[in-house]
Amino acid sequence: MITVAVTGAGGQMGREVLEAVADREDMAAAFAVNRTSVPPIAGTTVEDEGDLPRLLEEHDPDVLVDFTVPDASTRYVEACADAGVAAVVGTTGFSDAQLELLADAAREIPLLRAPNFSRAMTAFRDVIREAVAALDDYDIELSETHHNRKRDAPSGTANDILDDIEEIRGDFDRVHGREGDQPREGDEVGVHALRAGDIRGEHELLLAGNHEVLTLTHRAESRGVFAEGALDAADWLVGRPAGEYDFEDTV
Ligand SMILES: NC(=O)C1=CN([C@@H]2O[C@H](COP(=O)(O)OP(=O)(O)OC[C@H]3O[C@@H](n4cnc5c(N)ncnc54)[C@H](OP(=O)(O)O)[C@@H]3O)[C@@H](O)[C@H]2O)C=CC1
Ligand SMILES: O=C(O)C1=N[C@H](C(=O)O)C[C@H](O)C1
Repeated sequence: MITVAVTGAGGQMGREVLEAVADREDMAAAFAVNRTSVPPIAGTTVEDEGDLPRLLEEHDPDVLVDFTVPDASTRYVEACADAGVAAVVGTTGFSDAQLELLADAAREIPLLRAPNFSRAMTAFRDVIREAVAALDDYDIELSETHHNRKRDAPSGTANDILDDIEEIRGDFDRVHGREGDQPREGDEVGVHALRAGDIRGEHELLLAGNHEVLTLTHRAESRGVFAEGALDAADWLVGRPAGEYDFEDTV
């Protein structure tokens, strides 16, 4: 039985993770914490996030799963490093300085961080890499659409897709939206972030050239997709040596 600690338990993803843990026979919730007080979720009492170091020591969970905000995630992962507990992080929007702190922590514990735990996302990124390599002179635009409460833009997934494209095409300008007299330049990728309603997460890459258009789209239809992927990643991570891993390592 894998015991799972959940941070950000009162958030949209934290709730999904606790519900997904309750649905799995191979996992049990060790404890859950949140910044503000919330009632029990999926039968687990939610404790104060300030108690995390003590709770890690007392319960010694196999793994902690975190979907919160970069500041909090960094603190939580540092607490995991102190306690020797593996961590799976789905939070997006980290600064370079925060990523360095996470890398430091990963010298002590196995740490798996990914901006998108949907199972089809790995295949989607493979298809994108193939299309971008094959259509090397086509214009590219990337758009992502999320719910109206999302804080970071562009999404973590969009940033990873842009990095994938850069590995194939070399350096280009990332043009975030367009306004006024701003025709497209050759070496650029337009990046567009849409926020509306409760859209779970859509990413679309458009390639155009030679009088034709190719669009590739991934659409997550439920947050459960991300929660289940994060728990599959947690299952894979437990028992691994210290180091930084990503979701693609698990497939
Ligand atoms: N990797 C993936 O597959 C996915 C990643 N994400 C990412 O996960 C993250 C969370 O998303 P989501 O659940 O939708 O967000 P929510 O806003 O619903 O939840 C955020 C959580 O973080 C907590 N929080 C906010 N600020 C602080 C703080 N300063 N200190 C401590 N805790 C804090 C909130 O606590 P409180 O309740 O007290 O406000 C809440 O528990 C985002 O970065 C998002 O991009 C989302 C979906 C999938
Ligand atoms: O905030 C969200 O909701 C999501 N964020 C992730 C990201 O920033 O890439 C992944 C997913 O699309 C949902």
